Amino acid sequence: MTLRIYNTITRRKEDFIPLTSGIVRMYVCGVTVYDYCHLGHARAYVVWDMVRRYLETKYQVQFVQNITDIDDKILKRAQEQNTTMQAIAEQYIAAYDEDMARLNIAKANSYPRATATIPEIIELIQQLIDRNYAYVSNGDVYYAVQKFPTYGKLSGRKLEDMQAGASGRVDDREEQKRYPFDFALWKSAKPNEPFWVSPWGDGRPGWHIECSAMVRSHLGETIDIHAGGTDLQFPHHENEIAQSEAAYKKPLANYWMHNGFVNIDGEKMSKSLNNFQTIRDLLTFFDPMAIRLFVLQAQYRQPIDFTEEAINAATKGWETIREGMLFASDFGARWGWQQSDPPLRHEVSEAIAGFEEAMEDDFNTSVAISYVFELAKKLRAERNSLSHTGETAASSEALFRDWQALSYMTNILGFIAKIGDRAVKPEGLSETEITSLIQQRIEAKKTKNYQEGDRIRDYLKDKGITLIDRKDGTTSWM
Ligand SMILES: Nc1ncnc2c1ncn2[C@@H]1O[C@H](COP(=O)(O)OP(=O)(O)OP(=O)(O)O)[C@@H](O)[C@H]1O
Ligand SMILES: [Zn+2]
Repeated sequence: MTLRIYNTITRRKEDFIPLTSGIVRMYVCGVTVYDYCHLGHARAYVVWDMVRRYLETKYQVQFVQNITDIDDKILKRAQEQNTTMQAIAEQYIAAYDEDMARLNIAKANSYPRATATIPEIIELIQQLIDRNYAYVSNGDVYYAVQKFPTYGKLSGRKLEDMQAGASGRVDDREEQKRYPFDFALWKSAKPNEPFWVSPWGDGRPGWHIECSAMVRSHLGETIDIHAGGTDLQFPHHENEIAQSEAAYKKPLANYWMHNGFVNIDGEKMSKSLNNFQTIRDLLTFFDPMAIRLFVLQAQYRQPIDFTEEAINAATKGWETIREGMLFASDFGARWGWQQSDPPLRHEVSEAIAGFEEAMEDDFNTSVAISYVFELAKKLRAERNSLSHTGETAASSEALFRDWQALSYMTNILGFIAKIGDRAVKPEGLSETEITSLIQQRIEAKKTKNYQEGDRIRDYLKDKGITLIDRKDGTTSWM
């Protein structure tokens, strides 16, 4: 079997052949750290984690994911909260690490930060100026997109068409540019903003250049896989290609992969639309592995609609998988199973063959998970039969093989089952939990996230708790 990957740049599935035999160099665009991550971010990073885990069954994977810790949005948040850009970045990097650990997302080999890559960024910009792809304008530096003949090759956009559709588009640096679609590589410092010294004056890097510089310094001039959300195809990845390929005269990446969105009411879940559910809020209500299953039930390029019913269904599904995964710890001792055995591929069973075939087809987890369910349900039936009759239908050897096959697959999908998790189902909520949920609802309403506010209210109602919003803005409960 050969792994086939849908490559955005060629718009078709292709056999995956790494540049260096046995090694995969993979770069994923990371978050801009100015707020908590939402379910859309969870999807992106769960998906790339799954891709990496599957690749690791065949290759050594070098996985790099950047952190954008300098950006207009971070500066704005720092000003609003009367603190520094660095303090905001540190706060949300810590929150990111915490959220992703709960979702069992493995750590990248490195997380380069934009602010720690300034010398490499300056060097790359200088190279682009020297080669006549970039120009200095009043302390800023811009990339001249018309100089790069294949600009638009990733997203399929043509400059002529973009121009026709872009009348009236202006930003505060527009006059500095020679051409409207030129983009900033370096931005001159405004008063009270953090800055770095450069040959073009004090300033800071634009967003796109950081990834070009980091890919090169951490993985090389051409890498195997470059990944991110669909919204990054244009302009972010298009601009990365223009920068890196103009400087190094080599393809930036051989395979471009993009994950579909989590939508809510047909729109992308995003901070700017205020329709988001933060990961940490969701985790007050749902098991992290149910969120993981919710994400992986869809093939990674397809959109997913967020609804509470869908997450509830994933919660039920996860319970089935978890019980299957815990079969060995519950019953294995009676047959002398060594649970400490690593989840091996063991012998190729029909289930594993089906699972792998689906994964080789552009990581079709939607189909792959059906094999996980098949085994989990089989083990559940045996569990029932054990508790009713003390006997199983299959032999202990056959059950062990099924359990190992299930472990092999769930390991690739990044599921973990802990015995203790079953106990996390309190019948009632404690007063502290209620107060904390009320506080979360107040915060949600403050940011006009009424949907989230209503959800918390409904959740409490389900638990028999009614909220009373008082005129003075406080909320009591009964
Ligand atoms: N709703 C979503 N569904 C899937 N992926 C998403 C979604 N929102 C953001 N992403 C992805 O998460 C990654 C990190 O994005 P980034 O930090 O730039 O978020 P953002 O675009 O600022 O978030 P927002 O869209 O909420 O403002 C990107 O690869 C982006 O494509
Ligand atoms: Zn990037």
